[in-house]
Amino acid sequence: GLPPGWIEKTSNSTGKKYYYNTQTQQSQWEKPTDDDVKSVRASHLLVKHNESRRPASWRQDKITRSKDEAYEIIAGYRKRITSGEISLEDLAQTESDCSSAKKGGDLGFFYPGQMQKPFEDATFALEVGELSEAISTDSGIHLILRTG
Ligand SMILES: N=C(N)NCCC[C@H](NC(=O)[C@@H]1CCC/C1=C/[C@H](COP(=O)(O)O)NC=O)C(N)=O
Repeated sequence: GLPPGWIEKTSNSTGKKYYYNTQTQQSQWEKPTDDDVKSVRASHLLVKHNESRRPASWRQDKITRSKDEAYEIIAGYRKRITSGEISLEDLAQTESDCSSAKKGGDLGFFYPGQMQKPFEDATFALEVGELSEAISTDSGIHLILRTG
């Protein structure tokens, strides 16, 4: 089979088979192999809010803060991380509303198509070691640190 997101198509003009990635919209003549599809590794700190798809976490049974409040909280965390006061991993341990908190927010390696699109796009746009701005998904507001 083909790596995730890739499909086989036939060129109208030449009748030749080519390969198209439905996520990245790239196309190529060569059959893609698994090592063609980049994977990335990231840690994140998630602050949920009352519009989150699952407004609950290990920290809080019912999350009632507003989306605006969540953005303010994330902005404060981002300042503390970029000033060097604390690492994202250490802050995620106690503050992240994701089950990855205990692992310092580490989500492991993932491929395109696994995470919600805004999170995936933000992560793939980061250099390794770079911290994102506040990113909003249906889960809540995230800070993302690309680690691999
Ligand atoms: N492959 C790995 N490690 N796990 C599968 C992740 C599934 C993926 N999850 C997300 O996209 C959210 C946003 C980025 C991280 C993430 C974590 C969510 C956030 O918490 P929730 O909204 O679910 O309560 N908790 C776990 O899934 C999805 N397609 O829903």
